[in-house]
Amino acid sequence: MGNLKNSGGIVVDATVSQRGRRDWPEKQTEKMEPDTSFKSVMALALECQKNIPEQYVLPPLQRPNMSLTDHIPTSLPLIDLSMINHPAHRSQVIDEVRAACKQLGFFQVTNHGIPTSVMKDALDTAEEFFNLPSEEKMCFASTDVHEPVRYGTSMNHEKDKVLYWRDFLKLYAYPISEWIHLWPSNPPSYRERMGSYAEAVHKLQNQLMEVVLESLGLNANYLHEDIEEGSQVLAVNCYPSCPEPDLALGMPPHTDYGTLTILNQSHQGLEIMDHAKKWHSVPFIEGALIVQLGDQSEVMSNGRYKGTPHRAILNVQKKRLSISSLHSFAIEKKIRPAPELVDEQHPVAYKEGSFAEFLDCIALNSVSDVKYIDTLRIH
Ligand SMILES: O=C(O)CCC(=O)C(=O)O
Ligand SMILES: [Fe+2]
Repeated sequence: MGNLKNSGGIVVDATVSQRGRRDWPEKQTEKMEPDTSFKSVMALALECQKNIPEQYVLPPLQRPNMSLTDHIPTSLPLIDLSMINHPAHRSQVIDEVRAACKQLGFFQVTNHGIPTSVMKDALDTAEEFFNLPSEEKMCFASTDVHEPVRYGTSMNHEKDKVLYWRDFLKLYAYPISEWIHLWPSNPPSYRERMGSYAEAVHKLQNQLMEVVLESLGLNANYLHEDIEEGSQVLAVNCYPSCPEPDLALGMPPHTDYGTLTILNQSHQGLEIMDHAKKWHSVPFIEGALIVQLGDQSEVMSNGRYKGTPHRAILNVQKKRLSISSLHSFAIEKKIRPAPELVDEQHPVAYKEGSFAEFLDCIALNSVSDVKYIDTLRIH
């Protein structure tokens, strides 16, 4: 995955954790001045009816239609979780999860216990927030990845050669009682709707992690407390319709840094990359949620599973909303391969390291395009 381009923002964005904040490196960026570099993509989309600004145009080889994409929909794993707690059928769910994790590190789930209405309400309230006038959203604007509530867009930093067609709101979400009062209070239903979704998805991640662990042959309670008390960050993404979707991306290829990500989307637009570096469009399935493994699962499994590379493509007609619930270990927790998964045939493939150490390292060396997983992999 070393060749995947990863914008500076993305590496750090996907990784913000509420735990151990005081240990974080010095702030590198200050609160954004509303009238300088910031322009939301929502505002831009209204102005640009035919063409996108130059800065959003990707070099030819990085454009979505130029890279090897499977335009014929492939059947991607869809797992029915209704039997997850059924003693006689749980092992079948575990087998399906194991197969999906080995193949792509990706699957969709149905009968996951989160009502479709809760999923939809969260997407609707997310959309209402992005539809607010600029001034309302700007109160949350910041380029500081330490902010527990942060509104942003692809920033016009000098180092960022290409910008991405996305506005976002990052929300620290666990434990919810600590953070929810900082979330937007407009639209008035925001906290209640997004909060219900966040809590439901947190429960689901606990259940899914147990299945993932069992699928690796580990005890379902392996690192139980660290997993339950880890971090949850919601990345609420808004991709306005784009007049030239073949030239730009909503989000560049990346892997999420945590253990797993659960994604709720309003329309199709996510693509995942397989081991042969071929892109697959993920179909939209009403009521289903998308599950993707992150870098920390790769390390914990000693490379048996890999973080899923993914990107977000754009649509000429439709605006797309997505909510990624990014789950990870606490920032200061040192991650290492499970000892049970290390033997002569499988020597330790990753160094021990916490995400806090990684952040310190990139701050110290002023680099932003290094990936967490690449700093841990033993080649
Ligand atoms: O919107 C999507 O489908 C992808 C979002 C994503 O990758 C992220 O928030 O990390
Ligand atoms: Fe992601």
